[in-house]
Amino acid sequence: MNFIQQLHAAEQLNDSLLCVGLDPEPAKFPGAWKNDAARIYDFCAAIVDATKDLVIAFKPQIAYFAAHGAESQLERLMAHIKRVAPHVPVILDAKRGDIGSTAEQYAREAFMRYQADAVTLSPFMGFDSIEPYLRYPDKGAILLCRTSNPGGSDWQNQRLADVAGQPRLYEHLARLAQTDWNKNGQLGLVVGATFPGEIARVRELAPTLPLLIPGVGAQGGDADATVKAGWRPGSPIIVSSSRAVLYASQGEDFAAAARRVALQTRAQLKQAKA
Ligand SMILES: O=C(O)c1cc(=O)[nH]c(=O)n1[C@@H]1O[C@H](COP(=O)(O)O)[C@@H](O)[C@H]1O
Repeated sequence: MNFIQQLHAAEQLNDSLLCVGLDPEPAKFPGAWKNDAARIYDFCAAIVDATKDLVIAFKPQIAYFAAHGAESQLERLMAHIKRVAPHVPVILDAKRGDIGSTAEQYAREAFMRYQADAVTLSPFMGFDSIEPYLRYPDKGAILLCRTSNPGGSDWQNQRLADVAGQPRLYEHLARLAQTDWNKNGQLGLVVGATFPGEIARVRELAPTLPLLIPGVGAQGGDADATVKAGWRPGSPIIVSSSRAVLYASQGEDFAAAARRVALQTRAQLKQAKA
């Protein structure tokens, strides 16, 4: 199964559009685990075990592991997810972007070392910085398009005077990702839940691509507006929430609390489809 097929299967099986983002911060761990970076794997594995029947995907953010020298814990976590939730695709959030020869190494890191099913990429350096990832035919490459942060507007909203119709940069990218760049049907786009108007615009320009939509929960994005703007039957959205799920409780009941928030968010997203 390729990444797109995995997404469709997980959406059906778990009846979910929710992705749980795995952004482990030892300072927020419960009880005796607090400030103990050696517990990153244990913390994330507990969250995975508590939510694996509720999600369309998991999304570990590599910086939260690398910052603590915990890459081997990320490797173990990826293997754990494959073991306990083989039906759930894993998106490695790495936001890589570099020239082709270096991109080859990043692609190897994401897909061979970590066994990710998809990776997030910055498209700033153009198509030749994306192409090495597309040589792995079953893997997905999800390009930053209209990001959730306020500063995303600095670049992504600029108009391109030399392209017909003067689209904004993110609109131009959405069109390229749906057409010329999508050689083997592997591309997706990141669009922030904090900008539902832009989600709708991206969906118009990229009607079939999977959209990874972070920004619900801690960043205040509106789950209902997100689904209405981006979800269409057969065109998946992956609505990602990290802190609101991971740190729903900082007590010993953290995994149960994470499950409760995941259940609520999944239900909210499901209701918005109707
Ligand atoms: O690519 C991403 O996942 C991403 C893109 C974006 O536009 N905004 C964004 O917040 N993210 C990531 O999504 C997660 C958001 O976390 P919460 O705000 O805690 O749900 C972080 O890991 C961010 O790095």
